[in-house]
Amino acid sequence: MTATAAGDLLKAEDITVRFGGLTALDAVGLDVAPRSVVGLIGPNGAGKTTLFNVLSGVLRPTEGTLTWKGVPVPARRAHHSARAGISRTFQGLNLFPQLTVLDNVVVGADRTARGGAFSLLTGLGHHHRDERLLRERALAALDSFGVAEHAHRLPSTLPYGLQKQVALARACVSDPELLLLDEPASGLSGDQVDALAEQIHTFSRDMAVVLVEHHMDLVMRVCDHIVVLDFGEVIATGTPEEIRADPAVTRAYLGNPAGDPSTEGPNADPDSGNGDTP
Ligand SMILES: Nc1ncnc2c1ncn2[C@@H]1O[C@H](COP(=O)(O)OP(=O)(O)OP(=O)(O)O)[C@@H](O)[C@H]1O
Repeated sequence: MTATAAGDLLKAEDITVRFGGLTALDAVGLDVAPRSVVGLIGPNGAGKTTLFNVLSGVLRPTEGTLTWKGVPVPARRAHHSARAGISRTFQGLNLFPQLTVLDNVVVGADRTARGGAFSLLTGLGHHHRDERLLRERALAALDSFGVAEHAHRLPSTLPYGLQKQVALARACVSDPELLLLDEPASGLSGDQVDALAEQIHTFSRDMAVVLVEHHMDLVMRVCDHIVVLDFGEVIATGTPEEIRADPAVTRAYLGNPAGDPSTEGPNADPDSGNGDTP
């Protein structure tokens, strides 16, 4: 099942992923329109992370095609997604612990640099002008996420909420057209989730956003469109209102009531892992 829209930025068609005998995704489709916010939800083991990894180019599907702005992405080149305008965050943040906050963001900015972050960080390059621009750009990104004052600290010295802002700055510094957010609300307090909702609204003025998220309140607040997976298949697509009212979705979450999308309450207890366990 796919939700079609004219002029999609990213289109995934008939994506099947098999891990040995296990079919993690079975002919899944997903369309992302420019400047839309698409939520990917489903019970544990539904295939969300697998689809996210296919969309971000780190996992090659067994079958199916990805199309970026109408052009099929060759499977072997999917990992060049950042250069194609796709950026992502990670569930575990994946900040480099030995690099300063600024250098972490410089790494994300390398899409726009001729010399690249590698040459900057290793000193092996000689594009001094690029290096300066890269650092200015990274600093501006940190500033827009409210963490510029921490530019020269190591990420581990910052509270978790600020580390998340650094990770967002790194993902956004390359001005992506599509931002993939992997459980951005996990570990955040209620106030921080409210701020994140505002940020996602702001992102969607300039870029499309796909988020995998167990925090139903956030999903329902920020998404234009939601895709629900269960056992590797798309069981529902629609607006938040449609998804809330869909009996197939409620059935999929039965036995998993804390993650039921028909409930309004936030669902992001950082101590309960991904937050949707009963
Ligand atoms: N590398 C792998 N090798 C084998 N099986 C895998 C692998 N990755 C995922 N799976 C299986 O594929 C299915 C889908 O997993 P996936 O992690 O995509 O689900 P999910 O919806 O993200 O779950 P969760 O909400 O718990 O993170 C599960 O049955 C999982 O055990």
